[in-house]
Amino acid sequence: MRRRIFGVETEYGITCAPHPGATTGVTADDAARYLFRKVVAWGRSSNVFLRNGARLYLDVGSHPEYATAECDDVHQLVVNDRAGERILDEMTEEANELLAEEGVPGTIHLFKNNIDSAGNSFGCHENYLLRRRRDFQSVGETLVSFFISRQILTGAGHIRPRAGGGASYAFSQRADQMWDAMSSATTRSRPIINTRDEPHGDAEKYRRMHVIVGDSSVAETTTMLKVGMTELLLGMLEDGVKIRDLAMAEPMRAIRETSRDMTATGPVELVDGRRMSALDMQTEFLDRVSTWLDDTGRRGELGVVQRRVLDLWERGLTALREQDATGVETELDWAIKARLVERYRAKHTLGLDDPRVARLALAYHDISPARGLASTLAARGLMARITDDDEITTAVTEPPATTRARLRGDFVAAAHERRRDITVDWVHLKINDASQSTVVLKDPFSPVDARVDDLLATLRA
Ligand SMILES: Nc1ncnc2c1ncn2[C@@H]1O[C@H](COP(=O)(O)OP(=O)(O)OP(=O)(O)O)[C@@H](O)[C@H]1O
Ligand SMILES: [Mg+2]
Repeated sequence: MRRRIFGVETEYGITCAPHPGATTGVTADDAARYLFRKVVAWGRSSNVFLRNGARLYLDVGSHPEYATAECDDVHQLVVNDRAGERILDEMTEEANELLAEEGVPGTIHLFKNNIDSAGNSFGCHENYLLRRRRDFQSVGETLVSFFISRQILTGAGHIRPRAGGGASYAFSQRADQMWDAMSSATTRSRPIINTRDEPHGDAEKYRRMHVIVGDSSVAETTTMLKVGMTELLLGMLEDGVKIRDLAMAEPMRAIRETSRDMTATGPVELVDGRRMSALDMQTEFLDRVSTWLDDTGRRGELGVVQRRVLDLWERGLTALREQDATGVETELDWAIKARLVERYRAKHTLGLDDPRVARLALAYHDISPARGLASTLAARGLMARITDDDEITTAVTEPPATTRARLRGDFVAAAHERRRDITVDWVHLKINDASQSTVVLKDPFSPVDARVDDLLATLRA
């Protein structure tokens, strides 16, 4: 398979919970400022690039955001995404120490989810490098159908309040928050695919597809599947396989109905007048990818993780078809969380809309190994992992070695060591001195560049 560049941006939810019997008066905005105090001290900004090549910043609306460096391998991406959690968790611990020092009776929590208690939504965006072509619009319709139906596998699970009281379990936190299929605006219309043309690379050759629709994933295997199945589909489409018959007639209606239908078998109307369920649609996508892999002899080229992606894709669909999640209950977020919630409810005889159940579901997304549930679930064998802690520790300070991130990471590290003032973004590396030396990195695939060697020599001189 051709190499592809991808990266994931995660916006985190933040709150400062008062200690029992206390009130803190620490708003989410204040909490975010505590969180970023150290970053601002060394980076002189709340928008920085790190020595592992990632971007860490505080956007408007006080949602800390971490954008992984460019990866070219799904396993590497999962490791880098987890490294982001680790970095933010360490920042949270430091911020909580600050609160304690200042006598503020509260604890800051960071959540890897997509909706807060006030109903505000925040995102987890996927970025995929595409080779530029004229007919993106026609591929776009197919991709929209893929992303809408994908939630039955990669949704984070959502306890959805019902209008007249009570609650029901849905696949996705994000589905109700999307307003458009494809558009160039992110916040105003919140499209599934953002078409703003910002390739972060050679614009003649590349396009960056910015996918807004996914839920944030807690389980590593869910992140793996989400990005891995998309990588395989894009590989097939770029190889020239055409899919014209799966375009949805009303994507925005379909995304909501699909999220709420845990049987995954409800009919979705297609442009050509047929009706098809999300389950059948995903089965169709998987079949076509499998056929393409066999017809082109590419199956033999797949790595271990890509094979695991295909296997989990298949098992996820089987679980839905048989309405028995046992086969994926440690791998797919919606199933892991449903099991957790159901056991708790049975033990304490609680309704799905009980606030204690809501707290438990929220703790699933708390990134703290101490306060969140993910690390406990993993330790008990209730949540699968594909990385080990040492890999994550390395990725906290080391950039991916196979992409442009390597150049950026080395540059940032050298500048920190020498306390030099620099300006960095995805494509630019600049030294802020009389020389104003700047290098433009238009090739996201390349981890080597003689011009950057010169910049590093200048920094270290
Ligand atoms: N050429 C590329 N192709 C695909 N992904 C890329 C490319 N260059 C960078 N990326 C990835 O795209 C993401 C960009 O994150 P960033 O938050 O800066 O996104 P943005 O959408 O441009 O900005 P904003 O969030 O401010 O709207 C990162 O995860 C990065 O690894
Ligand atoms: Mg971003």
